[in-house]
Formats: sequence, structure tokens, C-alpha cells
Amino acid sequence: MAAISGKVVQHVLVAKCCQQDRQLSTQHQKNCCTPYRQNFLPYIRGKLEWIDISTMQLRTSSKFNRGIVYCNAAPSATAIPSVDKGAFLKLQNSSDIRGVAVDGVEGEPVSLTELVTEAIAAAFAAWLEDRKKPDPSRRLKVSIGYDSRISAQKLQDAVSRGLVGAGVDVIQYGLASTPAMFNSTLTQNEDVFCPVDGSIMITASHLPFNRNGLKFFTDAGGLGKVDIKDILERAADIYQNFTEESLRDAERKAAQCVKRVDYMTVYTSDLVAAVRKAAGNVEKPLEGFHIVVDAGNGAGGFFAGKVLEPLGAITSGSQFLEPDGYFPNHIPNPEDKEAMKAITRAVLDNEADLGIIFDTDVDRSAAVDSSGHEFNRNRLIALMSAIVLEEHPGTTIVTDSVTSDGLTTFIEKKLGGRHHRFKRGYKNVIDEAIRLNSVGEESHLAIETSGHGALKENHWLDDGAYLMVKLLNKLASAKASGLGGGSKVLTDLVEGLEEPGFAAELRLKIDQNHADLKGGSFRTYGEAVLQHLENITDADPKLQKAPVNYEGVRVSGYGGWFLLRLSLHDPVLPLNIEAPTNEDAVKLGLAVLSAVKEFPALDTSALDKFVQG
Ligand SMILES: O=P(O)(O)OC[C@H]1O[C@H](O)[C@H](O)[C@@H](O)[C@@H]1O
Repeated sequence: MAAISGKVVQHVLVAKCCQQDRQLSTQHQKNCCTPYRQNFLPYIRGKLEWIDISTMQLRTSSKFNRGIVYCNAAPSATAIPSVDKGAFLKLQNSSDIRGVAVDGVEGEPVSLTELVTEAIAAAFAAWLEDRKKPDPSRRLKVSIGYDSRISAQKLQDAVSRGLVGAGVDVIQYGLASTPAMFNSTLTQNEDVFCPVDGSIMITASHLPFNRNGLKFFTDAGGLGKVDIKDILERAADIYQNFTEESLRDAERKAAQCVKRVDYMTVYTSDLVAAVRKAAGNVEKPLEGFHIVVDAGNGAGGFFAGKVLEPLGAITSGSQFLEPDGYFPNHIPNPEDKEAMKAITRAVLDNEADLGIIFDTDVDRSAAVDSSGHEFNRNRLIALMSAIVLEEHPGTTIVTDSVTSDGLTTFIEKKLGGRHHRFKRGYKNVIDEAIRLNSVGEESHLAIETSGHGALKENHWLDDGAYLMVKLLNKLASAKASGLGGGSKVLTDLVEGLEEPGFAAELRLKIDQNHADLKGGSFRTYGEAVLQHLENITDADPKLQKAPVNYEGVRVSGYGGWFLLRLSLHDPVLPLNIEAPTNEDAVKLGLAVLSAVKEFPALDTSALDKFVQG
């Protein structure tokens, strides 16, 4: 009974918050004491106010918020389920935290519960205190944002409780992009409480609707693997010490001191200003351009109304701009073929000059020119390299490992730069570019085929929106110098990029429960597969190992190449093959198959099918 009434009180309480927030923001529009602050008052004033909320109002509130249920677990009134350290550590996904946040998918129990999230946020606060060591009179400030996922609000509430309970001031931004969250650690603007000491983005990128996760930032960038492990270890300890009283206390404090601001307006104004500046301080440098945006129902819809339109572009025909955490139209992922088809169709149907597509949290992007040619994967890297090398002749372009040989030739022979093909993983690529600069090798661009890209001029922040701003600058300056409109200026920049006749990625799964692993880890097993493949290819005169390679086994032959490597996160060996023809690709596939077939725990069915044509 206590638990049930606790839940009801919590629902009512939050519904009241929403109601107050709506009132406050309406008032804010009228009064506008400072430009961006929407709400810096406590949400709840007292218990007596909760009880006059009717069931109808609760329904209205939940409808208003697109059916999202707020704080549906009232931690103060429920028993605390035990979660061991191992379960916390399993939430690590390289430099992010990812888990299942919504129940209902068979075989996928919720692992990122509200209490687990609260503990992780408290652990981030402790980690930040250690790093920043603020003077005792100053409290640390942390911003929180989320993408369009259906579990966003309840995790935001849990994160807020965790941070506030740990003595940190919290500023909620609501729907935001991952890069905007990092940016809030750099912005100098007291009106929006910036710069913040740390920032948390609630996102699981393009993963299915039931997942969610956390990314953490300080002004030094995104936290890396080692820090995430540290935070999860701390979180497991914090969780063990949770008591009903401590949870109630955090909840009370969160209700009293969380602030809300419209930070996305600040962030998007900066993007608009960047394009205007590059165009020679013209107010509407994109006047006459028709640009369509596909946000895939993620968080990127702002780009049409808050960036392109103020710059003068027409955005009619833009699609899937409304946030919808069920992603009903296509996976919000520029690496996804259906997603790229959708934006290409939108460009052609609307006879637009350019199409722009983002992933859910806008740290990745791709584009399409007016004739329907995609600027994604190697072509986006080639385009960005051309732009950056015009600005910084000779600079080094750092990319992930699955980039094509044609891209290397293009960067080195046509553009006069150096291509440093490194490892997969946006954080790996960015960190490598920063490292090169620190040892005296100039690099201005770190970019992955996934659509993650970061520039030195933009604090090495991997921002899909900023990548697109660089393309807009090019369009605007071409128009200003009389070169005409349209996206031809971009298409011309990638002229000469050799593209393979055939390209494929196959993902070979390692069965972690297979006896052939002999109780060892899938990583050890995967490494044994790679070692064997390397030995076999060394002995084959038709194949040549790549002279410089940073992960997996990359081999040239039959006019093409293959790379077999371990996935960053999954028990999978991704195999990339590129070749002039399908037959050549099959020859490369057969070479791999002859080596991997000796490993029974490896599911080679995709490769078997591929070589059989
Ligand atoms: O190694 P994989 O399983 O192919 O995954 C690699 C990819 O994982 C995530 O999506 C990261 O955000 C990317 O930066 C990375 O490239």
C-alpha cells in the first residue's frame, strides 16, 4: 500500500511540475526577464498543492508529453532491488553507457533502471568533484539533455536526483543534441548558467526504441573508456549504499533546485553566426537555396527552423522533424541504407539543392546533392577533407579503419594532404588527431565513415550539425563569389574520388557459449581468429598485408582489399570488403573463409552466403 500511494503521489507531483513549467514558459514569453531562462524556480512548493490535480489533468499532461510517463518508479516508496557490480560494468559501451531502459521486448530485461541511472549520475558527480576540485564555496554545475527516446524524461529525472543528491547544481535543457551538451561546457554566457562543469546527454544514438544510455562531457571533451569504467565502479558502490531515506532526500532536493533553460537557442544562434561570418557577415547567405532536412524523428529537427531558415534557405519538403522515440519512419542513422534512400527521395521529389540527414542525437550526419548523389561514408570524408585542406594545405586527415584505398589516393594525390587511417570508433579517431597535434603533426579533421566528424577549429567536438555548417559555408561563399547556386560546388570538390565497384560489410558473430572458447573471452577468441588469418594471408602470394594498419587484418589483393577486425562493442568480427567487381570481392571473401572456417564458434553463414553469390 505504501508503495502504491508513493507512486500516485509521485505521478501527481510530476504532473504538477509539468503544469507549472507550461505556465512558467508561457509567462516567460510575455515577461522575458532574461532571454533564455525558462524556469529557475523550484518545481513544487508543497504537498497541499498536489492533491487538487485531477485524473483528467494527469491524462492531459501525459498526452501533452506524447504519452511519456514521468518518474513512474517512486524510489522513495519501493524496495531497492539488488544490482551487483558486474551488472553495472556490463552497461559500458566503449566510451558511452548503454542499456535497456524500457520493458516489453522479449529477452531484453531493463538494465538501465531509474535507480541504476541515479547511481551513475551520482558517480559522475563524485568523479567530477575529484577532477575539478572546486573551492568549497562553489557548487559544481551539470547540464542534462536528451534525445527523442521514450524513456528520456524518466531518465532525466533519475539523473537529476543522482546529481542533486550528490550536491551538484542541475540545469535541464530538455530535447537537445549531444554536441550541444558538450558545447555547454565551453559557452560563456551567465544567462544560461554556462559554462557548466560537466554535461550529460541521455541517448542511445540510433539503437531501437527500448534502449537508452548516457554520454558525459567536460570542457576537455567526452569521457573515455577508463573514466566510464571508473564511474560505473563508483556507481555500483553508491547503489549498495542507497537507502530509502537517501533516495527520498535526493528526490526532495531535486524537486527544489533543478533549473531549466533553453540552451538550444544559444547553440543554434552560434551555428547561424558561424555561417553568416563565413559569408562575409551577410544576414541571409542561403537565400535562394532549397535545403531539405531529415531528422529521422530524432533530436535534429531544429536544424531546419533554427539554422537554415534564419539563414534564408527554403526548407519545405523536410521530413521526420518531429521527435518520436518509436522512430516510425526509418532508423535515424546515416549509415542505414533505408535512411539514405529516404533523404535522397526527399531531395529529388522536392528538386532541392541539398539534403541533410542526422542521426538521433545529431553527432552524425550525411548529405545528398541535388542529383541524388550521397555524401556519406568515404564521400563525406572526401568532401570534408577537400574543404579542410583548402583551409589548411597539407594537413593530416585522421579516419577510421574501414575507409577505402580510393580515399587515401584522393586525399594524398589530389588534395595534397596525408591520410592517417586509424582505428574504428569516433573517440579513437578524435583522440588520435589530438595526439598527432601534440607531437607536432598538424591535423585539423578527424572523421569516421559512420558520419562522426570533428574539427580542430570546433574544439574537436564531433558535431553532425557543425559538419553540415561547413558545407553550408561552401554553398554560401560560392554564391557570394558569383559561382551560382545549387550544390555543384560540393559535387565538384569530390571529383576524382575513385570508388569501388563493389563494397560490403559482413558481421561474423562469435558464440560466447561455444565450447571452443574453452571458457575464455570472445576477445581472446577473436584475436586468435585474426592471428590465424594473418598467418594464412602471409603465405598467399596473391595477398599483401597493409604495411601500416592499426586494427585487425587488412589485406590487399585482386584489385581490392578486406579488413577483418574485432567490433568495438559486440562479440562480432566485422568484415569489410571492397573490390572492382563482385567476382574479385568473392575471391577476397574465399581467402577469409578458408582461415575462419577452422573456428567453430564463429558464425560464418553471412560469409558462406556471400561467396556462394
Ligand atoms: O566496431 P563496430 O561494432 O562496427 O562499431 C563501431 C562504432 O560503434 C559506435 O557506433 C561508435 O559510435 C562509432 O564511432 C563506431 O564506429
